[in-house]
Amino acid sequence: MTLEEFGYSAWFSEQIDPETEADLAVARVTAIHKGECEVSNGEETNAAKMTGRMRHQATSKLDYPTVGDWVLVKDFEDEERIARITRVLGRQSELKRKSSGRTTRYQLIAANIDTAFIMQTLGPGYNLKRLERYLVMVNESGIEPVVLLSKTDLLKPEELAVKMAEVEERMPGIRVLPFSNVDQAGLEEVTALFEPEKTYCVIGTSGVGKTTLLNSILGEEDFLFTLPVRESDGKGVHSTTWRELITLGNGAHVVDTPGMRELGNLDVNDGIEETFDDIMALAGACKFNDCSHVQTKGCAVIAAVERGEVSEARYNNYVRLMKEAAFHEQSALDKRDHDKKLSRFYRSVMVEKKKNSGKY
Ligand SMILES: Nc1nc2c(ncn2[C@@H]2O[C@H](COP(=O)(O)OP(=O)(O)OP(=O)(O)O)[C@@H](O)[C@H]2O)c(=O)[nH]1
Ligand SMILES: [Zn+2]
Repeated sequence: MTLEEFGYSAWFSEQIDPETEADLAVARVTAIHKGECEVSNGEETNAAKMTGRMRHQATSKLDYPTVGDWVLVKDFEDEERIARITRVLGRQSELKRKSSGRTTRYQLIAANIDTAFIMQTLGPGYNLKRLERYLVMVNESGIEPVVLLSKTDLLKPEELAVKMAEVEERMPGIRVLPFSNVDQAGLEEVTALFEPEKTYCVIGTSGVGKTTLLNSILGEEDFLFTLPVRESDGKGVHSTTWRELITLGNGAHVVDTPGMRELGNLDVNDGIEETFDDIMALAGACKFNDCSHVQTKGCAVIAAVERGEVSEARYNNYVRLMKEAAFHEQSALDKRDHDKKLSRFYRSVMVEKKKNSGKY
């Protein structure tokens, strides 16, 4: 795959200084593990680290390389040294999440995504407000949003028409496509939206059908791992590489990182805070900053329930939803932990192979 097929364009190459940077390799960040990056030029993949200089010059984590970034790399081909990233080229888009907490900080999820598919189920869990929040986030990122309404098979045609009209009215000018992974209605239209050389992400709450869609587009291929086989004899040297930037069979690229997945789950929390804004306002007066509002000690929320200012039913509802959200968050973290272990394992396999065979 050429750099262009990987999404590289004049927009990026024009940023390179021909005097001082011409000898550096251009590569794209395909994964990040514990601050170490995996970078690829479309043909070859290597581990890379930021130079100390770059780390010092960074004013925030937003300056660090992220998945999807185009970077300039020293010693990309040098087998003796770990490749070093000297600079992140200016981004066409940055997908960021506002981290919750008192002060607004941003967490960078991915860079240089062309189009974000925001997926929302039409079945149980359908939530227009949440869809709007995702849309705001994507718009703020400089990424083109497309709304995918999944699980149309759960609706009667007239119900679908009502929901489509509702969504289109709330989101004028945004492309909205209904589809089903089950009866495959609209699936061809959705698949056709993934164009070669472009980079995509799929955002949505857990369970809306993201994995099912990606797998059906990928067909037989295992979409988390790629297993290049040595061409000369067609066997051996399985350099197994952990990818968070996946290239589909048709040449389109998809960012699928733990951070991207978490966008769906953590969002459950934001929704709760919005729904229970009265309780959130009271929480500021709790004695402890990390008060979970289930123990009486210094809790302003419980005090308000006792005074009858917040109904007991509403309070119980809040606690129940918080517990569910905590459960979702925990399973997302567990999954990430699992992913990390796997990635460590595959990295060690890769390093072994590299030692044994020189090039792969
Ligand atoms: N009825 C119906 N069910 C679907 C459809 N697509 C997926 N499902 C089911 O919904 C469940 C969740 O699907 P996933 O693809 O794992 O959802 P996801 O968005 O990837 O969820 P996470 O991996 O948790 O982020 C599975 O049981 C699927 O079989 C659909 O079009 N219609
Ligand atoms: Zn409290």
